[in-house]
Amino acid sequence: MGNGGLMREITAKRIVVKIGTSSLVKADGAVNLASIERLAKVLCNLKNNGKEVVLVSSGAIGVGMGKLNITKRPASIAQQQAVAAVGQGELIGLYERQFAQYGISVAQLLLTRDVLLYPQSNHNVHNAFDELLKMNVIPVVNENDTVSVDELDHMTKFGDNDQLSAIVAKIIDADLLIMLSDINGFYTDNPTKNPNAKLIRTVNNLNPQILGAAGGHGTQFGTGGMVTKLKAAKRIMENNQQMILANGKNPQIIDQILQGEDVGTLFTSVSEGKVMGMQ
Ligand SMILES: Nc1ncnc2c1ncn2[C@@H]1O[C@H](COP(=O)(O)OP(=O)(O)O)[C@@H](O)[C@H]1O
Ligand SMILES: N[C@@H](CCC(=O)OP(=O)(O)O)C(=O)O
Repeated sequence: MGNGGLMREITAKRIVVKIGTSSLVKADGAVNLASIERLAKVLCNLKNNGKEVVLVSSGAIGVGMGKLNITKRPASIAQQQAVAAVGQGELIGLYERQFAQYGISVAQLLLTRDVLLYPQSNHNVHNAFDELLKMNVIPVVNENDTVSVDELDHMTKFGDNDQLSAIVAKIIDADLLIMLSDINGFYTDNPTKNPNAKLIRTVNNLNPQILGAAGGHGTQFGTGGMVTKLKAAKRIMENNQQMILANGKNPQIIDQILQGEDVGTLFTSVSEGKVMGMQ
């Protein structure tokens, strides 16, 4: 149980789960297979219990670095593109094998920003998600890192998967975005640097004090950090959806979240009615 037995009222049928590189790749650069195995078990269980699940998974660059024995994140964009191409194939292979154990098929969706900015192709992406969910498949989404590069007149890059997961949540009209990271939630300051930082249970308003508490990322494999998680939360709250940021070390936390346990940080623009008990 989370914070002294407090419960949240979470009613979610259509769920986006975002998992960051820090939960998929260990500090020594090896793939965290145990984490992927546990994630597959939890998500397949949700699926078999009638939930609709979309997984937004980072890790193409991190997994690619491990496979190619590269210890330092490549600085050049071309190298990052190449490493991502290697890692993405490896990553989707891992998901495919793990989810197959529970009889669930996965689908790979690699998106670029320009595709979603253009109304017709945005509509087509929406249709693809709809059909996949009808087919009981779990779509696994990432940015198409091999081709999406910041160009002056052609907006292909989302930049980070935190915001991509919020964009996907909007496209499929999800009830909840569960963002799994390597930290228990959103703190008053970066807890890896400030031991006095306190976990914030609920954020209803992204005021300057909250925005000022967000620091950069913790590992060399990911790109987002807390700043991009708050940008994702902003998109979610503007769309009257909910997001919970929680620790993905043990993916069973997803079950706890859906049972209403007060774990992680809930971002919601609804200040009353949805959360039971004191905050
Ligand atoms: N206010 C904050 N609360 C929690 N974590 C923070 C905060 N500010 C900065 N961080 C850092 O953000 C990291 C999570 O972001 P990141 O490393 O990008 O994870 P992921 O790979 O899951 O996207 C934490 O490990 C922590 O070092
Ligand atoms: N698309 C990139 C991940 C970008 C990203 O936002 O990473 P993270 O901060 O770990 O969620 C990849 O797959 O390596």
